[in-house]
Amino acid sequence: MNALLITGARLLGRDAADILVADGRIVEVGSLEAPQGARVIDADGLVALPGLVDLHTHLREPGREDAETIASGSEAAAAGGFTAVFAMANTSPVTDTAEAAERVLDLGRACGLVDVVPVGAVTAGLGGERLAELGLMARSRAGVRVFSDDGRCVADGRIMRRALEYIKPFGGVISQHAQDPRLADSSACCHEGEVSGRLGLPGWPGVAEEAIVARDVMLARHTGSRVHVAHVSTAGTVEVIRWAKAQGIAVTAEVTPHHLALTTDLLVGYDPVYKVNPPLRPSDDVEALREALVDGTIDVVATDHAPHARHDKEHAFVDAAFGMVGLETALPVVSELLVRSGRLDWADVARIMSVGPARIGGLTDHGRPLAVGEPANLTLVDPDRALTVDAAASRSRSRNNPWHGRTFTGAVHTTIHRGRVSHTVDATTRTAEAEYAQ
Ligand SMILES: NC(=O)N[C@@H](CC(=O)O)C(=O)O
Ligand SMILES: [Zn+2]
Ligand SMILES: [Zn+2]
Repeated sequence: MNALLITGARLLGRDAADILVADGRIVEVGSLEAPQGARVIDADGLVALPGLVDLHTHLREPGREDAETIASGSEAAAAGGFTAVFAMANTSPVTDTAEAAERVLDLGRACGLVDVVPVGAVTAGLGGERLAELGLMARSRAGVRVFSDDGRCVADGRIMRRALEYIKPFGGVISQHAQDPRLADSSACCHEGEVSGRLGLPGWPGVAEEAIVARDVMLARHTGSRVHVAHVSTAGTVEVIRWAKAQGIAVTAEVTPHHLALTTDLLVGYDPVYKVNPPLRPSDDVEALREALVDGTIDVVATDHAPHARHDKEHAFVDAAFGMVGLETALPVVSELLVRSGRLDWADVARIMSVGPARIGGLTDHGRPLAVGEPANLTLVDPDRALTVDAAASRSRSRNNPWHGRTFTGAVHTTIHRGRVSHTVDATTRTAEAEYAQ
């Protein structure tokens, strides 16, 4: 029997227990004996969470395999505790057809470390003018439910309205990169304020995000369809979302670990590792984002893992690519910033990093309780392990890591994807895993 026994894990809402996994499912939870031939993972002191789900990942394949591949990104995801990642559509070619979406799905399955769930583009070629094959992507084997032109904003209100109407019957959602291109064009790279003035960098005002979010929640109300706000970065956006939710509008939102932890002042050294879209904001915005995550106005944490090759990133600040990697550090940042400070507990982490993103993205095999009969997608977290980030040791192909050299307490110990160990820091388990895979 292909069995795996996890012993003594801390489960949410109950005492420590053993979890028996076989044939991809949880078959027993309680005080258990290891069946003959079963692999055993000692999870004493570890917290068992439902496998993490990332609603916002850039895997770069096809087209930019120098920065990341579905294989390298899957390894980084598994190391970060993820069992499913939504792969953004801004690849080359763009994921704007059923065939393109199925290809991403199949490449993910061939790696088999994490469910790679394709996001479909809203408009053909991310051009912003003509709707992509939304229905065909939804009805394809990939079963696309999340649509986004991420990297670009769906700026035309009429296109946004049509897209929302189109995806409503099959329960889709539009994830919006909220950036009014007239208020913040593609050169805008620093929060507009005192720092951008001092550094002489083109400003990206918060209102460029807030104005689009305000429009989109009204379009969601008008159409009765679902909008999701990608990488929320300002206090003003939080206010709009809070208001919209109070009206019963179907809006959800995500925040990235970097917008929860890093501020505009980091740009003073002009280090392009801190160049990201939307830009890092002042501490008042950062605190508003933390509060919004704690009170549920912001539903989930998503990484916006955005790998870039050195030849695109290591330039003068204004010329460098936007984006930073984040799959391997998301859980440690959340642990350090929000759990150790007492603002969230591990049940909240399950909600914001697994249950919430699975629900928003329409996944039924993830974000489930760790109970008998459920798919065995789970993450064992060591709440006391200190992790010092080394960009060079990343599984990602890219090195644009803003956390290099920082130490976080709380790290992923083992990731189990569909009943198999997709990552572990435990050397004995790792040997067993090699045999287990045979
Ligand atoms: N976040 C970024 O700075 N960059 C993303 C695009 C995006 O998420 O808007 C990328 O694709 O590199
Ligand atoms: Zn974006
Ligand atoms: Zn993105």
